[in-house]
Amino acid sequence: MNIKRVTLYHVSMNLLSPFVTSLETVQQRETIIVEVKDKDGATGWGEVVAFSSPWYTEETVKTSWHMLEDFLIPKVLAKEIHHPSDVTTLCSSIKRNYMAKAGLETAIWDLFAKKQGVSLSQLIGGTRSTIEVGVAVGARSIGDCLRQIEHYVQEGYRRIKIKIKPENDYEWLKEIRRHFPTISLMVDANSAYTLNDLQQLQALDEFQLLMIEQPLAADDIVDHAVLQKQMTTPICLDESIVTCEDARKAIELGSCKVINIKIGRVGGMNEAKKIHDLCQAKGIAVWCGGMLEMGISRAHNIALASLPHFTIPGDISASSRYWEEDIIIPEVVVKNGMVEVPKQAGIGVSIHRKRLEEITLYKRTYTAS
Ligand SMILES: O=C(O)CCC(=O)C1=CC=C[C@@H](O)[C@@H]1C(=O)O
Ligand SMILES: [Mg+2]
Repeated sequence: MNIKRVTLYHVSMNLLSPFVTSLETVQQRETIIVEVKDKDGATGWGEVVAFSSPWYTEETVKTSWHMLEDFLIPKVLAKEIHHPSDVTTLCSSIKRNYMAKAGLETAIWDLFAKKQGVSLSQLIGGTRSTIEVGVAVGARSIGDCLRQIEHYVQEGYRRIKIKIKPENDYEWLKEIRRHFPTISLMVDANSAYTLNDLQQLQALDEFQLLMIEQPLAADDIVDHAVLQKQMTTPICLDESIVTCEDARKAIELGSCKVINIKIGRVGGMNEAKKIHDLCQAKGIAVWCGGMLEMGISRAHNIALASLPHFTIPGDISASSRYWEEDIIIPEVVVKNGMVEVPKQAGIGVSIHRKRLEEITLYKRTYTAS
C-alpha cells in the first residue's frame, strides 16, 4: 500500500451522562479521527483514544496530534507498506505515544482489510460471529449507580463494572450485592490504592468479584504481585500493560490473573493481538477494554474481541450508551448482551460523514510529497 493522504479530524461530542472515575469525570469527549487514503483512493479509518488531559495515561489529544503530524504521519507517507504490522516497525524509533500510534495503525488495518476484501475480524484470525459484552458504570452516587446497574442488567449486559475508590468501595459493594446478589460484577480502581490499603482491599474478597482492575499504581507490576498473593479476587491489569513485554513480565511475576487489552493503550492492533496470543499460551484471561470511544474505535474493538481467547465480556457497549448519535452506520447495537461482528470488509461499518462534520472542530490533510 502507498498511503497518499492522511486526514486528521479534531472532534468533540458530549457524553449522554458524565462518566465518573477515581481520577476524573468525563463529560465532553474530545478526540482525533484518522482517515487514510491510498493511491487507488481506498480509505481506512482509525480513532485516537487519548483524553483531553493526561489523567488516564500521559497522552492527550494535543500530544497525539503533535506526534501524528510531526513524526508518525511523515513515516507512513514516506514508505510503501506491505502489511499493517509494518507500521509498528516503522514507528518503533518513536518512544511510547501508544494512543497516537494506534490511531494511525488501526486506520491502516482497516484499509488493508478492505483492500483484501475481508473483514478485519477475519484478517486478524477472529473466530466469533457474535461477542458477549459488558458495561462500565461511572456513577456519582450509590443511588445513581444502582439505577444504572438495574437498567443495564435489564438491557442484557453480561457483566457490570463499577468504578471504586477507597472512600466508598465497601459500602457501595455491600449495597450493590444486597440488590444484585448474583450478577457478574467487577470493579476498577484506576490506581486509587497502595499496599498500605491491603486490609481494605482484602475486605473486598467477600463480594465474589469477577476481578479487581488496576488497584495499584499505573506503572506498577511489583506491588500488584505482592497484592495478588494476598487476595483471592483476581487482579486485572489495565494501565500497567502497555506492551507485550510488560504482559510477559507481569505474568512471570504473578502480578495478575487477567489482562484488559485496549488497542489504544498498547499502540495498535498488532501489539494487542500479540498480547492476546501470549495470554492464550500462558492461560491468562483477557477481555477488551473500552475508552469511552466513538464508533470507529468501537468497531476495531469488536474485531479484536472476536479472537478466540477473549472469553470475558468486554467494555463494548452500544453506541447509544454514550452518544445521541454515533459517527458510524450502522451504530453498535447490543441485543441480549451480544454484539454482532460485522462481516463486511474492514471494520465493516460506514462513516456517517454528516455527523462527523457536525462534531469536527478542525481538520487537516497531510499528503505524500
Ligand atoms: O468505554 C467504556 O465503556 C468503559 C470505559 C472505562 O471504563 C474506562 C475508560 C477510560 C479510562 C477509565 O476510566 C476506564 C478504564 O480504566 O478502563
Ligand atoms: Mg481500567
